[in-house]
Amino acid sequence: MRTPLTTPSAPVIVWFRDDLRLSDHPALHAAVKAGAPVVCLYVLDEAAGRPPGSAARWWLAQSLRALGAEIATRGGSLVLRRGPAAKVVAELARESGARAVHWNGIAQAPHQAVERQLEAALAKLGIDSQSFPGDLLVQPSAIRNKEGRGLRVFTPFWRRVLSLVDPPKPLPAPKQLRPGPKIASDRLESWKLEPTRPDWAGGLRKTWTPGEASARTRLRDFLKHTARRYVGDRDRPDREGTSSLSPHLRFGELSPRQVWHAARFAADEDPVLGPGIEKFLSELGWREFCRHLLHDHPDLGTDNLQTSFDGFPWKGDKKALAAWQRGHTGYPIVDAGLRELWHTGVMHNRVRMVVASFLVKHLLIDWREGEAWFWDTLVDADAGSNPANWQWVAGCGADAAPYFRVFNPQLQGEKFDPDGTYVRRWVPELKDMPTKLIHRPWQATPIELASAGITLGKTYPQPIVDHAKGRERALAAYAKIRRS
Ligand SMILES: Cc1cc2nc3c(=O)[nH]c(=O)nc-3n(C[C@H](O)[C@H](O)[C@H](O)COP(=O)(O)OP(=O)(O)OC[C@H]3O[C@@H](n4cnc5c(N)ncnc54)[C@H](O)[C@@H]3O)c2cc1C
Repeated sequence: MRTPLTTPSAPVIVWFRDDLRLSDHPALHAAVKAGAPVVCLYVLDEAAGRPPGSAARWWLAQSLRALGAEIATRGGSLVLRRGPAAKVVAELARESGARAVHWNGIAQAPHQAVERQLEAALAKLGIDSQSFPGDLLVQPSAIRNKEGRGLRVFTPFWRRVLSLVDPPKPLPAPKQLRPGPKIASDRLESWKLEPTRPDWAGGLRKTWTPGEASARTRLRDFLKHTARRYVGDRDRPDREGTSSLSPHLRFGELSPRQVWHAARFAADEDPVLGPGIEKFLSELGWREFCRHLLHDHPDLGTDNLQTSFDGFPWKGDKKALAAWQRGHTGYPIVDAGLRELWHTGVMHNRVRMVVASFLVKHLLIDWREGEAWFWDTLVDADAGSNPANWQWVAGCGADAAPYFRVFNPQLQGEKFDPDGTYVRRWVPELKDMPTKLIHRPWQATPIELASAGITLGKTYPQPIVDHAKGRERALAAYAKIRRS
């Protein structure tokens, strides 16, 4: 056992995780308040929790760069290390003679296991450890039913969140960081988070600027310009009707309580924003709901929440899966969504629901296949929201859409992309199609197709499954598990 160092020069290590920001960072705030030199540390630990997919790795690299630059402007530096986090953090604490290690908790079983290991390792070294709440509006322990379990229906869940007091006010970013001892850091490039050969990240670079500063700008712009139209536009993939904050929230470049307070403040200042803000906050509530579900069901990404689905007769159709992944299904709204995803690392929420429904219902492909594809290609891929939403669409999740509700992709397109603007943007081979046919090119006459420059089956695919037949097949499969 080592005697703890309590000299004024003994630093506090702030272990950054899914909270790549300086403002409203309780662990950092407390370290700075203690007047200690601060060592800012990020550990790439791919064994703790689900390893990020390719698009999220790209985001992580940009976000760490942005964080490092913000820390540097305040006189500090960001130390990068790789390996099992509990071991790496404890070793660094010993090496640097740290008096304490601070972090913001992540309410997910594998991360909590690492936190417990670290606490034990630090205790052995006589080094203090402090965990702060950070990634949720309300801790899961605060929302339990009579049996002590989490809620599985969104509306009562959200009512309970709203009935609790407002989350604490966000904390300011430190103006200055007292630098800690000089500590060797990995080079970010050595982690190979970004693609090189081939470099497929051009579309991501064009679409996004990761980092806290950009997250704050997006939030401000959303509240100023978009929130007033949110109720009417949020389901329209052809419009910029939502906040695009999801990857920033995923990496903690903004905390949910910063979003909460900024949104509430905006609505107080301008009551016209009220309905839009309430709806927007309830979407933030879905993020919270999904994370609480993951807390209570660590196997959310692999196991059906409703076990009646365990015997579901999924089809392992590799060819159909590949057509779906590449956006070659012959259904324009589905193809547009999957191509938007490939190019930008996100997909509009309405279209996520349509493509997910198409995969699990029309193609009878296991939701886990779609979830895995999203996990690899989404910059906002989230261990709670992704599987929870897939299970919701498939009908096997919490508060799930009933399995018998099968989206008709043509009607969804006509309703939510009425002029075909979204489809024309992402499926350029259909750009000259008349609007009335853009969501159903298979019904166009040979003359209409020829004048739009389309040869079905060559320049654009025929539908890989007929909607009515696909629907019937899905309902028959559903009937099987209901019978059993
Ligand atoms: C099959 C499927 C998979 C999904 N996977 C993810 C995922 O991996 N990560 C992710 O963040 N979202 C996921 N979503 C939810 C949703 O599509 C995105 O959060 C939303 O499109 C992000 O856009 P936005 O930031 O403009 O949202 P806004 O409409 O501006 O909403 C504000 C915030 O609320 C949260 N939010 C909104 N809708 C949902 C929702 N249904 N579930 C959970 N949180 C929500 C997000 O954090 C979002 O940034 C998924 C939805 C579906 C149907």
